[in-house]
Amino acid sequence: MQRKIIIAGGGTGGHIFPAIAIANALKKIDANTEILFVGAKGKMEMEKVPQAGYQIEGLEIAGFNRSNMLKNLLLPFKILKSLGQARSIIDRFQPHAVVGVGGYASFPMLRKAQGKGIPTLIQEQNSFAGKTNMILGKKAKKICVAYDGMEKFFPADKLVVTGNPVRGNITQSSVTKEEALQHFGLQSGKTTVFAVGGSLGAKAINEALHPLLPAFVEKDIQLIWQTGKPYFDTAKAAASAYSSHVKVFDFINLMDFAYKAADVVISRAGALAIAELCVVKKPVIFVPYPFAAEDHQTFNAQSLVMKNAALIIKNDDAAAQLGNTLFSLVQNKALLEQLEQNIGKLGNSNADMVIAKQVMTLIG
Ligand SMILES: CC(=O)N[C@H]1[C@@H](OP(=O)(O)OP(=O)(O)OC[C@H]2O[C@@H](n3ccc(=O)[nH]c3=O)[C@H](O)[C@@H]2O)O[C@H](CO)[C@@H](O)[C@@H]1O
Repeated sequence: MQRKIIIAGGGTGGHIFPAIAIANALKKIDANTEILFVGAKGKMEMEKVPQAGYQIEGLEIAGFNRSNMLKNLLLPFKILKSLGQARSIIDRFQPHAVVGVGGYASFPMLRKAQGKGIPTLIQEQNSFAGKTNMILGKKAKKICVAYDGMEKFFPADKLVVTGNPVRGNITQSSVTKEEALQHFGLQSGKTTVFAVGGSLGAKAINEALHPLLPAFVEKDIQLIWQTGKPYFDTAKAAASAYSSHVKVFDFINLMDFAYKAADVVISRAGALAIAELCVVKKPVIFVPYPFAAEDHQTFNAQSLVMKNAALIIKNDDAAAQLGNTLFSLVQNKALLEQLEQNIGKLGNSNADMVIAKQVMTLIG
C-alpha cells in the first residue's frame, strides 16, 4: 500500500526543520511514501520545504497581530478560508495520516483531519505547549514530545517522549573542520566563533556583537555571524572593515558546516538549536529570547546550565557581558572541554526515526 502523509505547520525554522527531518525518516522507512507539506503563504516554509525536495501548499492563514490590531479584523475570515482550503487539500490528497509540527497551518489541517476521522500526530518541540497544540492534542492519536512533564498540557496516555528530530545532514555530517572553514572563507588553526540568533535572527546578539568586531581582529578570532534578515545590511556594512575575520550571513543553509567550523557557539535557546548543539557537542553561550511563550527559551537553556553543559547570558545583559564571557571562554581550555563533554551527553540523533515509526503505526 502506498502511504500518503500530510505534514502541516511552519512559521520558523524551529517548526520547519523538524518537519523535514520527520519526512526524510518516513521516506527512509518506505521510499514509496507520498508526502505533502502544508504551510502558511508568505512564511519561511514556502521556500525551505521545496529546497529540501518536498512539495508544499500554502494556506491563507496568519497569526494574531499584537502590533497592528486593524490587521486582526480579517483574521476570522482568514481562519474560515484556511479551513475550507484544508478541507479541499484533504479531499484531493486523501492522506492516511496528518502530522502537525506547530505553527499557523497546523491548526486548520489537523482540525479538518480529526473531523474526518483521519489519524493525527503532533510533534511538540518545546517544554511549554502552544495553545493550538493543546486544543489539537485532545483528538490527536499520539503526541511526540522532547521534555518530561508534558502531561500538564496533553492527555498522558497519548504522550511519547521521543526528543526533537534533528536533520540527518547535521546528525550524519561528514564535513571536516578544514572544509567547513574553507567554505566560509576562513583560515584553519584560528579560534572560530559561530553566532546564531535562531531562524529569524536575534537583535540582542547582533547589537552585542556589533561593537566587538575590532576585538575579534585584535585577538585573531574568526566569527561566522548569522544575523537574520532585519540586521543583515547593518551587519554587512559594519563588518566590511573586518572581513578577514568576520563573515556575515542573513541565514545559513549549511548549518552542519557552521557547527563544524566553530570552537564556540553563541545561540538563542530555541528547542531545535538546543537539540542540534547537543548532537554536534559544541560549547555554547545561550542568550535566550525572553518573549517566547512562558519564557520557555530561558527554561530550555537553564536545563543545560544546571548540568554544566552550557553558559547563559540574559537578553538584557548581552550588550554588557557577551564580550567578556566569550573572550574569557575561548581562552579557558578546561571549561571548553567540560562544556563539550557535558552537552554531548544530552545528544539524541534518532528522534526523527522514532517519530516516523509512530506515524507509520497510526496507519498500520
Ligand atoms: C522566537 C521564537 O519564538 N522562537 C521559537 C522558534 O524558534 P526558532 O525557529 O528560532 O528555533 P530553533 O532554534 O528551535 O530552530 C531553528 C532551526 O533553524 C535552523 N537554522 C537557524 C538559523 C540559520 O541560519 N539556519 C538554519 O538552518 C536551525 O538549524 C534549527 O533547525 O521555534 C522553536 C521551536 O518550536 C522555539 O523553541 C523557539 O522559542
